[in-house]
Amino acid sequence: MEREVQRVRQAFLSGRSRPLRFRLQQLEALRRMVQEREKDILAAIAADLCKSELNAYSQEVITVLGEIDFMLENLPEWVTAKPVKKNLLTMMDEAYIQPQPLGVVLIIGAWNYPFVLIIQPLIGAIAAGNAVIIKPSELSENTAKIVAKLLPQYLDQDLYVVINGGVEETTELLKQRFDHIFYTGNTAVGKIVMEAAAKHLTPVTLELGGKSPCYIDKDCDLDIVCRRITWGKYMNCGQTCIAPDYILCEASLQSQIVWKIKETVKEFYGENIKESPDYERIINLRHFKRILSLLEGQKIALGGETDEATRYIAPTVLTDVDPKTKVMQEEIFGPVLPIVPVKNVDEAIDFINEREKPLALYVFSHNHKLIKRMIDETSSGGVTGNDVIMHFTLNSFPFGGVGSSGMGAYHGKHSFDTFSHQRPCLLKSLKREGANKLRYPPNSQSKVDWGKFFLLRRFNKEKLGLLVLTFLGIVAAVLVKAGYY
Ligand SMILES: NC(=O)C1=CN([C@@H]2O[C@H](COP(=O)(O)OP(=O)(O)OC[C@H]3O[C@@H](n4cnc5c(N)ncnc54)[C@H](O)[C@@H]3O)[C@@H](O)[C@H]2O)C=CC1
Ligand SMILES: CCCCCCCCCCCCC/C=C/C(=O)O
Repeated sequence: MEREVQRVRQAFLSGRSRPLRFRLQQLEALRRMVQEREKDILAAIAADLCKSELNAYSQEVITVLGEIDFMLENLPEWVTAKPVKKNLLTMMDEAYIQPQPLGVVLIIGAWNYPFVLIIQPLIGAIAAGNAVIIKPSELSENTAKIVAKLLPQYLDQDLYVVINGGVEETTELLKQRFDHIFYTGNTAVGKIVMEAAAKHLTPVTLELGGKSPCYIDKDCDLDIVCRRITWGKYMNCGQTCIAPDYILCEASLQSQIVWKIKETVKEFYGENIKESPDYERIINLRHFKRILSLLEGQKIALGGETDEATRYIAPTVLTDVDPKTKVMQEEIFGPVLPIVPVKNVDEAIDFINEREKPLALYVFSHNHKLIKRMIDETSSGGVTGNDVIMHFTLNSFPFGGVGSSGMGAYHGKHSFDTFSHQRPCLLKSLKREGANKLRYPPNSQSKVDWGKFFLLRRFNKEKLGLLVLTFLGIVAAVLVKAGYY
């Protein structure tokens, strides 16, 4: 492991990942890989999650292709140094921020969207000029294998390396020194990752999970609301980090919601859900049993049918759920949707704020003010009003959690920034020493007064202010040089 990381570091130190042309060329090669090997990639995702290839394409491949195109379009602008505002003491100098690659980045992916969750951060890391080690989830082994096979055929083999393995290999990998670790997965392992990173003072991005609430106001169109929630909740069999985890609403709405979700389930998946190409399965037996245990003692208003042999769990809705029960204590990550009755929006806000900060929050209402109030008075990684999941698709948004749902963010420019160091560069001349005397010992009250004037004084009209300051700077420099201070 150590040698492998060393090899990648040597490749980074060669400097070849840095030029813009190289980054663009690698991103284009990655796009070619996705396009040319689409069938293999889709087959692997489909095998891992019993997912139709059409769904694998729309949920994972579209996002990846969109992200690559967005990077190719914008990268030339992002990599350029940005001049910054100067003060009088640096007026004649060159001051700019130069984004620079961090070095060797480790990306650890989760199994639930096994392709996009490693390739999307990889795109950002390449765009920012880094070398990368990718550790796909061992639970989605088909995708892990295909990624390990394909990447070296298209990308620089020493700069971008896939290491496959389970807990043992990841533990070993985490002992190595990286310049950034980007982890997607559960919160418990997130803590392990952060602890390992701390040993080397390595910064981390943690894309974690949590219970994402969904508040339904009585002033809304329940048909549309339930259709959108049904889509986001049962997509990928509920194994989506930003899936609505539970519903908060007034008790009187429950029966209508159940009825409308039932109708929508029929519309989406047909009479025989097991036969539907659009309905996935639980990733493994451990998760299957974990989800079943969440149903114990609950009022099942819809679904509840299961089949261990195929790890099938029907789209399920629970009503009158007691917040103290197990289903409300952990992230469900399966097709089970509890409804917790609340009296009104105030109680819903308190309910959300009494718990860990979620990765996503969803609010449904015709009342725009109510949605705004929810946004103002709660905290979550992201929010969508009157829909679910869709904020993930907007690459102008930073995607990430807050508090226990994660730290840091990515997608689009936010990925580029996550994997870059914003380096402040100040380039002075060895001439004009007279002006510098103001800050050299011996100090004096008049030097401090001039310093205060130049550094603290604000002028409203920017250009005019700058001209005045420049003039005063020259006067000060002349005076200092002539020995008046
Ligand atoms: N915020 C986000 O973007 C996303 C968050 N998630 C969250 O991820 C969770 C589901 O994923 P998991 O079941 O955690 O996926 P997982 O079991 O695939 O684990 C994630 C990664 O952690 C590694 N890992 C597991 N145990 C480890 C250990 N003891 N030491 C070091 N590394 C270890 C695995 O090898 C894997 O690469 C959910 O909580 C979900 O909400 C999932 C997708 C997206
Ligand atoms: C045919 C129309 C396609 C519409 C695209 C809908 C976008 C689906 C986004 C799926 C989310 C995938 C990654 C999420 C990861 C996670 O949250 O766990």
